[in-house]
Amino acid sequence: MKLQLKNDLILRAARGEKVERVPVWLMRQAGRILPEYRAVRNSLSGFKELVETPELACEVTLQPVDILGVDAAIIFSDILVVPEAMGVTYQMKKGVGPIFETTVRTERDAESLIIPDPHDKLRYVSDAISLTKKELDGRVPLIGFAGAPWTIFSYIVEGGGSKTFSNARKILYQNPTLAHSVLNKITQTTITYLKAQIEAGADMVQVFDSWAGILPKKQYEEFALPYIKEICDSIDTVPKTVFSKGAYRSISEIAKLNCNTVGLDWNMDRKEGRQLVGNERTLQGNLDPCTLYAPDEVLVKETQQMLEDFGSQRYIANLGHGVYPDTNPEKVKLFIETVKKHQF
Ligand SMILES: Cc1c2[nH]c(c1CCC(=O)O)Cc1[nH]c(c(CCC(=O)O)c1C)Cc1[nH]c(c(CCC(=O)O)c1C)Cc1[nH]c(c(C)c1CCC(=O)O)C2
Repeated sequence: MKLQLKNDLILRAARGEKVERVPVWLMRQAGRILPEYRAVRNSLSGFKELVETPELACEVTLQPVDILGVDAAIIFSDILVVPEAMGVTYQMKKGVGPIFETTVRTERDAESLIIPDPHDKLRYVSDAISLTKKELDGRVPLIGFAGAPWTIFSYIVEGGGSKTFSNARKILYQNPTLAHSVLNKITQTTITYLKAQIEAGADMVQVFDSWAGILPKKQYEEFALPYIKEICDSIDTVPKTVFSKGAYRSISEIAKLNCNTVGLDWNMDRKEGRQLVGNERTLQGNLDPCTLYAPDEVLVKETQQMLEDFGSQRYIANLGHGVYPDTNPEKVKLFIETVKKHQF
């Protein structure tokens, strides 16, 4: 039974329907900034226990809705659950980030990657989504997500985070066939995974291509964009957002994808972004996350400027990337309140 949403602003904005005010949420709003999150997190053995226990994932997903008043929840999980389900396991090290036990750099590594059934290997995510939908009781929509194939590829080739991802980028030059075969496997997994999230109740989905910006335009359009296109073309039941951080040169190509919303980071000029994307897509973004360190007056002024630049329709207010972990939640509340109160 489909429950009626009490607040569906973000879904309407994504579809280009009229909204009475601009919806607002923050990338990485679940976890990272709230003391209530840290309390749950510190009581556990680690990040993975939180991700893999639906009751706990549900609890921290709801926190920003209850405490911050955002117009959408995003399921608490991580983009790295996908490579893990494919057979490349990771550990989340405090203060370091993800570390993979193996890397994917040879044909043999690529062949050993499995395309899992998400109903089996990623069942804990679907369960967390169903439970969260129940607990949300229609208050706001729930966003499902996955990493874009290029970003996942970067992590599993590199074996963790990196400043340059030069091992991942090296393969694009030395063995493009291998790169395509790995990207293809990640794509097939991501499609069934996002479909399982939607089946479980996700009201919209976002694809995070966090490392899009390290590729030259030509490579972005060969190794990243076609796989995002395949994902977008395979999903037609809920609104889709594509956030390719730093892909400035390819924004008009991204806008041609079968998606509803295009995410912009803070370096993208807003007017130019709108011009390149056109009026058939919704824009999401793009306040510099560091604006949340500014004095209140500056934060309010910058937020208001952003709203005026983007306008009241076909727009979802957000930061230009995830909220930084040391951000004061009071500043986040002020940001949200400023969006909600704004009169155009
Ligand atoms: C690149 C990427 C990752 N994960 C993600 C991305 C894409 C978005 C982006 O670019 O920021 C996406 C992500 N990760 C997490 C979410 C949860 C939902 C949300 O609040 O948006 C989402 C959407 C939880 C998390 N994922 C992680 C944490 C912190 C872990 C902890 O509590 O110890 C959280 C709350 C860990 C993580 N996960 C990842 C890294 C590099 C790290 C370590 C550094 C960091 O904290 O961001 C990979």
